[in-house]
Amino acid sequence: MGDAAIATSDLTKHYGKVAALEALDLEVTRGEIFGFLGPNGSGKTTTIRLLLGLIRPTRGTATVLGIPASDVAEAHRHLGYVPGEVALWPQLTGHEVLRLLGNATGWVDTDFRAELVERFHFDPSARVRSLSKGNRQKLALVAALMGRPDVLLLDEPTAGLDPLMEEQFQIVARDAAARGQTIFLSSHILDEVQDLCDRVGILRAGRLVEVAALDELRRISTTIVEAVFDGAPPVLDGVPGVTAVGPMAGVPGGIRIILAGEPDALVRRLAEHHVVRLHTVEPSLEEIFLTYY
Ligand SMILES: Nc1ncnc2c1ncn2[C@@H]1O[C@H](COP(=O)(O)OP(=O)(O)OP(=O)(O)O)[C@@H](O)[C@H]1O
Repeated sequence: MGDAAIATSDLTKHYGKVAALEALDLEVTRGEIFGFLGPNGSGKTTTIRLLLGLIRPTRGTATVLGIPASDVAEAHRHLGYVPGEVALWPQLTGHEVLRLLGNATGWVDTDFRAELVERFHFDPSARVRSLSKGNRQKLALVAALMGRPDVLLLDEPTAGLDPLMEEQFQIVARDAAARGQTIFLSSHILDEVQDLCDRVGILRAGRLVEVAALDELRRISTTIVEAVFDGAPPVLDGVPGVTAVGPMAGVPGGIRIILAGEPDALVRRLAEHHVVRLHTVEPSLEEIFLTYY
């Protein structure tokens, strides 16, 4: 059955004339945190729903731990899921929802469930209908995580969470991956993916345009280096990797350098002068992402 936690081959979903997903070939390794990035309408939710067996593909196949996604009863024994739109029984309390979903999936680590409720500052006594979007999201996260499933399919899981809760999510996600659980995380919040994922796939209009390790993405992209000198800045003509140099507005002796690839040659050159301040700005995934569009 191989090492793949998730594997798709030619996975395609058409809605009439709309190609929501076109010929997706993807493999996600066990224990990996995989970021699935794309703008609205690019096919992220469609992919997750195909993996869950909630919809049938027009063509192609999807497996979870080697189990066909269409074998829902078997595949879901290994799956946890946070939908993009959390819809739960409005009249039940958080407690009741967790108990119900726990019974449905079988095994629940109750200590871990309590820990999650605590971590996310979730009040399980409130009724679902009274919960804010963020609190419904927390409930869905606790429900998905509490059984420690082998594979977690999370559709924009931190939408509606404040930054502190997002941080808690990152801690929990890293823990899960360290235990060997696999996380498939769709997002258009690029920063979240940047901190968390090993690899990312970039989806555009239903097609996967790139799969890359984050390191790799950074390597092919540019870095901005700002340096301030005691005296006149050096001339950087011909330094390998330097693609542009300009003054830093309002900072005497300051220059802004656009660097592609390794900084080694530039650093050596700068070190021949008296550097009083040095600042590098890594491109955000958003900037990298935009270069694909
Ligand atoms: N049930 C459906 N019937 C018709 N078209 C659909 C259906 N579900 C999705 N689509 C279309 O398929 C495309 C992909 O939608 P999908 O929801 O997968 O995108 P997404 O990347 O998850 O977007 P978002 O970030 O907005 O959730 C869109 O053009 C959407 O309008």
